[in-house]
Amino acid sequence: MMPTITTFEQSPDRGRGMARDMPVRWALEEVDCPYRVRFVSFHAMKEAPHRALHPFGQIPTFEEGGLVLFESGAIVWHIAERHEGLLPRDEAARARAVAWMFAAVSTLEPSIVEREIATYLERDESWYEQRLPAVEGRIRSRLADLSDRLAEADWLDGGFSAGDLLMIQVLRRLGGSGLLGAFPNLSAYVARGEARPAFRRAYDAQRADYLRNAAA
Ligand SMILES: N[C@@H](CCC(=O)N[C@@H](CSCc1ccc([N+](=O)[O-])cc1)C(=O)NCC(=O)O)C(=O)O
Repeated sequence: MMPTITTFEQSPDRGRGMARDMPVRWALEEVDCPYRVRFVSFHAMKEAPHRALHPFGQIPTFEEGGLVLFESGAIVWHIAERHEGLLPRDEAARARAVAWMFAAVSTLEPSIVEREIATYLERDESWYEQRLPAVEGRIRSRLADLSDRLAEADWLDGGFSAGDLLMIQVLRRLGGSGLLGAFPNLSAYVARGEARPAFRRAYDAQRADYLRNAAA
């Protein structure tokens, strides 16, 4: 059964693979699972039919048979549990890889999203200039700890896993911020992930969708 994911009809990331359908597409490509895409407009995302799939009126969602999932991290985990290639078979290594999945979305991502909200929505606030350094300081602290742990390894814990996939997608959101440049091993880590054939297929697919919908 081929799964169906939902994503933006017109992604605000303009095809740069920053929205959270990207990690789901990447995971599906890593396990060679073909999938369908259903596009939803900003308006339709908030209407009852989509909210029946996603209680917060967002993307992505994942439908397969009678199963409906939301939360990109949970969707990636579901894919990784049912296909080889994203989680180690060894029980302890598998548990550590899942810990890195949670670290990506709940230890690294929040301060990065906080900076996005500040720079996209709070730039005109009187306190913006004063607050941004504190926000970026929290990101730098997490990046320093991650850089120390990764050191010169290719991936966070042995082979490439869903933990790396989610972590690299989170770090990609810092593109253009200048924050990652202070940690050359993290920049190389992101580039290593982006060089993976599965990443390229996922990236090219989401970009082709964006360009086709923008031209329609
Ligand atoms: N925790 C949830 C968060 C889902 C979420 O934030 N979805 C966003 C899109 S991905 C977040 C995102 C959006 C845009 C960019 N960008 O670069 O333009 C990057 C990331 C959404 O539907 N937003 C519409 C809404 O909330 O009304 C998950 O991981 O699935």
